[in-house]
Amino acid sequence: MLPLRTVRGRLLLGIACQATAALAGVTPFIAVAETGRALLSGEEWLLYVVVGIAALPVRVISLTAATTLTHFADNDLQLHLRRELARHVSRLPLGWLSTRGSGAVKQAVHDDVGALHHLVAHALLDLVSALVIPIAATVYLVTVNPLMTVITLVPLALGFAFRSRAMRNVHVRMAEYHHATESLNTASVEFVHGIAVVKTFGQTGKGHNRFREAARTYGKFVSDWAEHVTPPLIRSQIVQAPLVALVVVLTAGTALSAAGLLTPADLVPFLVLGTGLSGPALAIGYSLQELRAGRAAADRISTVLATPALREGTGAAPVPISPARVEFDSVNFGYDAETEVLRSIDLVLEPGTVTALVGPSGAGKSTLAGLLGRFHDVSEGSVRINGVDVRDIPSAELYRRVGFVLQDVRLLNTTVLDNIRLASPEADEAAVVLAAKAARIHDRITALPDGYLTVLGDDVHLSGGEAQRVCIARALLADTPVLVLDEATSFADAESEAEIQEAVGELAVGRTVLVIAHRLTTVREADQIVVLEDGVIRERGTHDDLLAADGAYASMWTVTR
Ligand SMILES: Nc1ncnc2c1ncn2[C@@H]1O[C@H](COP(=O)(O)OP(=O)(O)OP(=O)(O)O)[C@@H](O)[C@H]1O
Repeated sequence: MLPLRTVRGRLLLGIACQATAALAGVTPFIAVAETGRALLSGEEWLLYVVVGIAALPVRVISLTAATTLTHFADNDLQLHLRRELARHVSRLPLGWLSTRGSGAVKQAVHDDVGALHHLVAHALLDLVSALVIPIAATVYLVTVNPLMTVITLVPLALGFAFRSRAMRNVHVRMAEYHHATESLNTASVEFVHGIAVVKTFGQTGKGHNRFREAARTYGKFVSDWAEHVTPPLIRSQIVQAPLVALVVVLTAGTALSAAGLLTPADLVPFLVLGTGLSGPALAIGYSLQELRAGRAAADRISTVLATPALREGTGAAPVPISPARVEFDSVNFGYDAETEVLRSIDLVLEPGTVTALVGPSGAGKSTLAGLLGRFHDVSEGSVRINGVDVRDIPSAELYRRVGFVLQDVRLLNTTVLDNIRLASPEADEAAVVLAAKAARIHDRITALPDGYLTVLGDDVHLSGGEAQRVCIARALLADTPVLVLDEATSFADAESEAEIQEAVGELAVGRTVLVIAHRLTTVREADQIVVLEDGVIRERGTHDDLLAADGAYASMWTVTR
């Protein structure tokens, strides 16, 4: 387990202390048993009492040391992992983050690192105790009387046999359980989301059916499993009960004594220790379960840490900021080795021009535009700004040159002011207001309860179109010479659409713009239109050129009109 390596030394020391504590925990019981044997055989017993009492502080000290060591190790591990994950995730391609979503990052950085706490600080130590205590007790009992030890262990062995029968095919069952739970979750969410629609159309019965079916499947699975698991588990609990152990020890002990195979004095250790073996032995199962959960969390963290990071540009070749000329040179790209999403893309965006990318859904428009901001790196070829490969430009420098206004608008849970100056935190309020005015959002902001200082997200929500204009204001303020614009596919209303178009017009002035156009009506004025189909450029030219060519663009245009 990769993440545990950093604290291995302290963990091993903690395990050694816990083993000492476990031995010191068994010692008083052995001392009591030995005192009993000595008293019955008329031998010296004081030493056993002294050893039994001396074991107590040893146990307290080593237990404290073990817990302290593992908690310190856990603390350092969590800090180390969280720093490492934060550092690594910040170097991962933006595309990885948007595909995996913040959920996966939160799972690794928060939940999985938290789950390791249990593994590092507790589960390992619990397992050590669960193993050392019964082993030490058994070794001692063997020295007293091997035959009687075997008989004492019979109920324990039977219990494990029943338990392993109950757990047979547990992996298959767990997979079925997850499947049934997932279906139930999905059906519940659909059911709740669909209530309004279902009711509107008077189809209440139908809407319930899927949910009812999922609940029935889940219920049947749980009762089948319980039916299969419960009898062997109950049998195992019965045979491992301390009372059963006591009966076995007394009966076997009496029989062996009568047969001359066990002295009455030697029965004492079995009465003291033999009846308490099942508790710690049962804990082994629980500890192993905890270890498995911790291991799964560690594996997920390792997977995130093993995701290849983007190579950070060295900045060896300085890139003049403006004007910016962008070149896609023989670019090939695939999200995986099997499928190529973009092939042989050669494209130049001249400074101060607008290039519109059009094409059917899935043609690769967003992928191509994303390469400019290193959402992913090209598989072959290069993307250059003013002659310098984007992979050689340090990311902070790159994002001073390339700005994005994407469809998937993300506003932070902070003030409107800070949202607008996200990319340029040093900007003063006057500059922010200027950008907001140009983005046609100033009036809406001043109408908010605290104007520019209104915190977005809790009680105040902007409409999709308004949020988009806040992003345009942000891009205006960032003032990057290159801009990637993912045109919104849907607008709340015609007024909002007109305002967004005006704001975009302001934004495009003097910049090198690449616009992912979803509606042809908005690309007419573009300096260059690029038709992408199936990852290759089919046509390019101005609106008039392409209409005259009477190809794919011309037929798309005819369909739209
Ligand atoms: N993160 C990803 N991982 C794997 N495949 C992806 C990923 N993103 C997109 N694809 C695939 O790459 C191809 C191009 O997708 P892309 O989103 O670039 O097309 P698009 O032209 O922008 O489509 P749309 O107009 O619907 O947004 C599609 O086949 C898509 O399924």
